[in-house]
Amino acid sequence: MSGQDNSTTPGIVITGASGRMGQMLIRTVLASDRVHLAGAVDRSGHDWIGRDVGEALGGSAVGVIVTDDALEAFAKAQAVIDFTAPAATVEFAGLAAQARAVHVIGTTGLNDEDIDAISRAARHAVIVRAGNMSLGVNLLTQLTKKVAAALDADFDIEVIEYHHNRKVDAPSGTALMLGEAAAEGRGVVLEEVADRGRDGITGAREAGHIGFSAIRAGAIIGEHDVMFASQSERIILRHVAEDRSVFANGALRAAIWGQDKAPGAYDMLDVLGLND
Ligand SMILES: NC(=O)C1=CN([C@@H]2O[C@H](COP(=O)(O)OP(=O)(O)OC[C@H]3O[C@@H](n4cnc5c(N)ncnc54)[C@H](OP(=O)(O)O)[C@@H]3O)[C@@H](O)[C@H]2O)C=CC1
Ligand SMILES: O=C(O)C1=N[C@H](C(=O)O)C[C@H](O)C1
Repeated sequence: MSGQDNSTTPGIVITGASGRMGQMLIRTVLASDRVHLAGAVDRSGHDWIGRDVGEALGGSAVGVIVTDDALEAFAKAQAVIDFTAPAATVEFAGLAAQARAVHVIGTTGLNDEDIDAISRAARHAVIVRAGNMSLGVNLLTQLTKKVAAALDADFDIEVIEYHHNRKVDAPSGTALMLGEAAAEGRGVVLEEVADRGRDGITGAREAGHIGFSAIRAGAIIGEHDVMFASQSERIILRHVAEDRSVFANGALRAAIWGQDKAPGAYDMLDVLGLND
């Protein structure tokens, strides 16, 4: 058993328990004395369903059985931390709102329709969503906005992201956050200036556009460069995630932060007190 304090600390449910982030999140929650693990959810049919999550992770039992009944798990918890896939996250947003649990969303690759559905759920519960939960990347968005505001369109802006070969979406959620920050700094709308993938005879680069490139290779956890390049100089802002714990720690911080907040949609800048 985990020995966590189930009576006074917020209970956290982890969805996608067997995933790369799911496993990191369970370990992070179990190691914390500020929260306790209240549930672990995986997809119906997954071979972890019905097993103690501590044992499924290769350790000793912690008294939490992996379930595919998300609503039942959410109803017993104060927060849900969700790093899964867009369709699952949209469904979980509705269920977490029904349970009035704080929903921390790390899932990327969400489309406009998904985001609208999540915003509707946020009328009833606290939702904190960010394409990157690390302190470093959230600081980098602010630096990017400042640098973009200080430079004119003589400087081409390119966002280059590097991830492991299992990642399914591009550009990464982080790259889009950084692109949004650059566009905001420049006073333009990202969708109108984004170059999201070049191939063939593309013609010369258009001034004022913001380009995205995605590398997928090996086990890279997550690296992002924002390049500002003129004819005579180049500035590169860079973030490297050395370990998935930076994302898990940020998500846990968001789950605790959300406990006394009014229903609504928030991001990590709100959690970190960095919103201007
Ligand atoms: N915001 C941030 O800071 C970060 C965000 N991410 C994002 O988090 C997401 C997950 O990444 P990662 O952990 O690497 O991916 P994985 O594929 O390793 O994990 C996703 C997990 O979610 C499960 N899942 C999918 N659909 C459902 C469902 N309907 N019900 C229950 N479980 C479900 C998957 O199960 P199955 O394998 O059976 O499909 C899998 O176990 C991605 O969108 C990624 O970009 C990642 C790191 C940091
Ligand atoms: O899929 C990942 O691994 C990651 N996804 C997030 C993203 O899309 O930016 C965050 C991090 O870079 C890792």
